[in-house]
Amino acid sequence: TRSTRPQRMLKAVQKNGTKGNPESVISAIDYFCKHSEWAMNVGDEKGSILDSVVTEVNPSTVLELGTYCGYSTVRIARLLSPGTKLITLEFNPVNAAVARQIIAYAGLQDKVILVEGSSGDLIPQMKERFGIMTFDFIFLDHWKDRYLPDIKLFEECGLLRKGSVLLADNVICPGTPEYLEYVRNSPRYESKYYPAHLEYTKVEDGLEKSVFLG
Ligand SMILES: Nc1ncc2ncn(CCCCCNC(=O)c3cc(-c4ccc(F)cc4)cc(O)c3O)c2n1
Ligand SMILES: [Mg+2]
Repeated sequence: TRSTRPQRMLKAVQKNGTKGNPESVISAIDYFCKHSEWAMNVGDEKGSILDSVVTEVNPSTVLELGTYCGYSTVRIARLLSPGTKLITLEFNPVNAAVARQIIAYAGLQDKVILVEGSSGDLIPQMKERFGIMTFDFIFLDHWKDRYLPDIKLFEECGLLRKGSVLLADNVICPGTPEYLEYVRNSPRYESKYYPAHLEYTKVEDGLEKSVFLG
């Protein structure tokens, strides 16, 4: 059967990237998306904002919701301190298989734990399966109507601590209105909007950074 877009993206990484070089993997994916096929990676503009927030937080425990092809996984993992690992959740097994290969091509497989499944099922298992107490940094980039139920799940499961940082992609396009309303009006979060554009386009989009206040 015809290949999928993520599979074609992987071929482009293997052709144009340099094995073990995360920057070259990021560039190869951005080039593919700008010149061959648009894909829903966070992209270079929002990716730079992601980089700056990860660097500022310098997290010891990291969770990503929605791996897709592993582009933001590679962006985050390349910035983590030695010995720190990130957990990333992906629902779609075909995409997960591509992501594993892209992450490995970047040489970051030892810094990433990719778990197949849905956030609603896996978030309550984080403590028991991975010995996590709380997350320092969470990147939300999965089903947009899961952002709000999942942040409530983090609270219920005691996975946030005073200072935990949540960074959400696509709060304008496709949009996560209920999530935005919640984090911007809840006294338990301090939120800040980072304006940008939908990856590889001129369409307005942005990232919302929310700090849990305990
Ligand atoms: N619960 C759970 N747990 C785990 C999971 N793993 C995967 N999933 C399902 C995630 C499915 C992909 C999510 N991402 C997007 O839908 C997305 C879309 C656009 C976009 C598209 C078309 C346009 F015209 C404009 C913008 C742009 C973005 O940057 C996006 O991130 C999971 N779900
Ligand atoms: Mg996104």
